Amino acid sequence: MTKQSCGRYKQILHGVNGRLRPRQLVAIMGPSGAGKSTLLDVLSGYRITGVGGAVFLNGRGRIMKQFKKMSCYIQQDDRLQGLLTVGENMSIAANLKLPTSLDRYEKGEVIEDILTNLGLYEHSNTRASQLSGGQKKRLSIALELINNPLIMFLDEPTTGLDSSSCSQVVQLCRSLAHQGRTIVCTVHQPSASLFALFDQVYVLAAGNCLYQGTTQNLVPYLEQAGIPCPIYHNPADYVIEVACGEYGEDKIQLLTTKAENGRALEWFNDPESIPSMESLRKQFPLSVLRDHETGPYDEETSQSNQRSVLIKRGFLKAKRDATMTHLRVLVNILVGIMLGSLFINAGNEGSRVLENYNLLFAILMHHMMSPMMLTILTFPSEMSILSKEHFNRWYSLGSYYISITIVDLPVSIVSCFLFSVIVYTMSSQPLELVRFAMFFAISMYTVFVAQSVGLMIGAAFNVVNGTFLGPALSVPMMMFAGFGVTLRDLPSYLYWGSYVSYLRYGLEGLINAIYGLNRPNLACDDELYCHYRYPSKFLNEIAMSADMFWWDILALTVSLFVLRIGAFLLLKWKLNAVR
Ligand SMILES: Nc1ncnc2c1ncn2[C@@H]1O[C@H](COP(=O)(O)OP(=O)(O)OP(=O)(O)O)[C@@H](O)[C@H]1O
Repeated sequence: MTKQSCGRYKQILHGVNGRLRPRQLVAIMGPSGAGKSTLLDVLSGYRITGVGGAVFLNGRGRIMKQFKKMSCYIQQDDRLQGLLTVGENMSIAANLKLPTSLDRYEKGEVIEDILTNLGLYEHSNTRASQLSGGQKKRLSIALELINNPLIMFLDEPTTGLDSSSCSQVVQLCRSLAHQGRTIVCTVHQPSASLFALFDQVYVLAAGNCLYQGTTQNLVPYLEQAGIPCPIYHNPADYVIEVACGEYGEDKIQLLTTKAENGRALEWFNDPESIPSMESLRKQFPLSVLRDHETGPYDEETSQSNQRSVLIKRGFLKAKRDATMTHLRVLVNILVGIMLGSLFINAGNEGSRVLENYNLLFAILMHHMMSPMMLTILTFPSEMSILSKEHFNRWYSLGSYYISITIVDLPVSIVSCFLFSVIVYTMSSQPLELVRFAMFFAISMYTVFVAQSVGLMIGAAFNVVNGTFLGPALSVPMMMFAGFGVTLRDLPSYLYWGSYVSYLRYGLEGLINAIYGLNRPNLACDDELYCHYRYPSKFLNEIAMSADMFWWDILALTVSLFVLRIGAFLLLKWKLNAVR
């Protein structure tokens, strides 16, 4: 297994071997940086780039599609929907992972059973964000247990938990394993009592296997190797000390050779009974594989079921989301009132046309910045849940993408509509339905396009880089909008920028809505001469024509489609690139 680091390749695992037995709870142990997580990533199929070697399942080379159907991977950080209760999280998972032929009572029975077994039933109505660390971990396990996987991989399930929660989680894994599963966990430095709960241990040091066998056999193994574990010393602590090189580098070499880098099976209980690859193939003939043949989808349920469940989940989250929904609507109302007060009655005054022009640009800035930044700031945390759920085959990326697009529509439309009504009326823009409709359509398009830009940035970058890149990339968009420098005055070698900038189409569209459609001359109450009382004069001055509205709509539609498709492809790439 190699990983690219600064353009070079680094070997992390050095040809390790091993056997994972059924009905066993297996601990992968080793010092920090030994390669535990990497090994787990490889075994679970999460890591696909730079991986050499082979993983065998019942004596045959692993077929990833079938393997994923019978396994799951629970990462170290609990990637849960914090706004949903335990019961809701479970019910969404059941609707995505159990056959649609089961009715809700049958699914409810499965959920009840798992929650009771995992001691979470009493917390069914608690939101996932309010659970303790141990309860969150148990919920992560409960969610994956719904489709009863035969093999479970858990990355450091005990990290960050107190000793009683640690022992609860490991006890739980042990009983799940003894019910007929293979459960593989990475653990740092378990206490002696926790260590004893594991059936099998796999010790790694700098990418080599130092020991593989039962927990009880570790002490005799070390003794036989001439590095006896002192009495009253926790064997788990001792073997990590050895693996760290505290007793000399030669001891690591010695143990690697003794364990044959994981090939030696003599430290298992009853090693003679471990079937060879050949007898496993006989025990599990190819016809058994046929029974595990996957259905028409990569996931458990159809795309339409995935979409409807995800849309339901999205609306439930949106209803409770203080930032994405409540704050967003509130900010739109407040900013609308602020801009309306600042530019009060600027829309029908011939002497205030330039002021009104500034207002239209400020409206455009608002529609660009707030949805884009909100998406950049919130999407990366959504991305980690997406990556877990997508890897564990809850749903396809397509279903997810369609659902987030649909779920966002009502909030975006309501916020934009409230903002538009407030600003439009307070600033006394012409009270004509057609003009308002044009104004609202352009505003809505700008919001959607800005959101898609945010989605692209949020999908590709973390919050820090995204927060920098979002506004930084918006500056050229503003420059090319034709506001500070008119389109006529743009240097010819930079003119292409005005075609790329969606803000140019937004600004032109808003100007067309307010000053197009042969708008009659404006009133000029106070002044004897007001230059811009004739809309055509103003349009000529800012180098915009009054008949571009539909072209602007077309350009914004194209931008929206291109960016949405781009964001989807970027997400798809990102989901694989992190692996
Ligand atoms: N993307 C990467 N590029 C280069 N090196 C990497 C990369 N990911 C991991 N490594 C290196 O691989 C080695 C093993 O990493 P891994 O995360 O598997 O260790 P670990 O045993 O799980 O450690 P810990 O217990 O601290 O999580 C480390 O030396 C780490 O620096």
